[in-house]
Amino acid sequence: MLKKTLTIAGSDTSGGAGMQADLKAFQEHGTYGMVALTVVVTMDPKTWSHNVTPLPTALLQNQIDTALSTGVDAIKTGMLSTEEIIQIASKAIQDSGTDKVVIDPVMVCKGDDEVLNPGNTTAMINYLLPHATVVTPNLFEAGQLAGTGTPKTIEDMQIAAGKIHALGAKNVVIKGGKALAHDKAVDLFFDGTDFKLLETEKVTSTYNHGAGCTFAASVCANLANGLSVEESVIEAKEFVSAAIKHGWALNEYVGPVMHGAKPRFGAPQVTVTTIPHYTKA
Ligand SMILES: Nc1ncnc2c1ncn2[C@@H]1O[C@H](COP(=O)(O)OP(=O)(O)O)[C@@H](O)[C@H]1O
Ligand SMILES: Cc1ncc(COP(=O)(O)O)c(C=O)c1O
Ligand SMILES: [Mg+2]
Repeated sequence: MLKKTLTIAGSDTSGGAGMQADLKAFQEHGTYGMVALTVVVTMDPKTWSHNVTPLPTALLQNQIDTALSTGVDAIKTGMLSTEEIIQIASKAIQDSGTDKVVIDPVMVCKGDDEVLNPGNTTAMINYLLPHATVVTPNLFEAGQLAGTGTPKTIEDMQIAAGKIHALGAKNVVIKGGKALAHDKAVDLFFDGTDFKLLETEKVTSTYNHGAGCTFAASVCANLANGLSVEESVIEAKEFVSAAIKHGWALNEYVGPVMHGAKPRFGAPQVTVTTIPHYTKA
């Protein structure tokens, strides 16, 4: 039987990120995807500035009730725009009974510096991190959750990962991605014991819209399919690297990743290296 994956996330009407990316990644990984929609993001056709409209929370709850009644194998969260929505997502995770939970703590959209709602960081820490099998912040989000400010080096990432793990997330992946000043695209994986660097070639393309969602949804689908956490994260890194490599211009404003690139064109090699614990006094 197909494994059932649920994303509690926003709609990116332009199709690259949000629940659209999640469903595409779920499908490519052979899972049966379901959605509980939190917000709808639309873009001004003339400027592409984003507008985020939350759905009524009663409607979100109805969607969650519908999906959970089918018995979901794994859950991912994406854009959750208010504290109330974060609390609803937290309860959904607990009600689901699954221990395969990927929290993508979306705070910003690429190219848009606006933090969705700064008060949400505290709510994510209190209500989501304790239930996370894996949490997948980008550099900015990791700095916000850890309270360290945005990491600039791998050592900074280790410190932030340690703090986020201490907040209750069982596994932490901090995505260095394009933002980290490094010649490779480096992510740091921390399972509470070992720090591992996951590296791929860095793609120079700017067509990376939806990379984070695609990565987290792939981890979720892999967990649902029975892979270990580490296997899930490594495959997701392969999957998203291929998707970025084949990113393309949707219009003059946005370049989404090609979600299904890996099965069609193959994926860049991921190198995994265990690194020593950081021992700054
Ligand atoms: N230019 C790039 N080349 C290769 N991999 C990248 C590049 N940019 C991001 N990635 C990878 O894509 C994934 C998503 O990271 P990132 O784009 O930082 O997340 P977000 O979309 O949440 O900001 C990570 O595995 C990251 O390392
Ligand atoms: C609904 C929604 N979720 C999540 C994101 C974050 O996308 P990314 O995968 O690029 O981090 C966006 C960005 O536009 C979005 O619109
Ligand atoms: Mg993201």
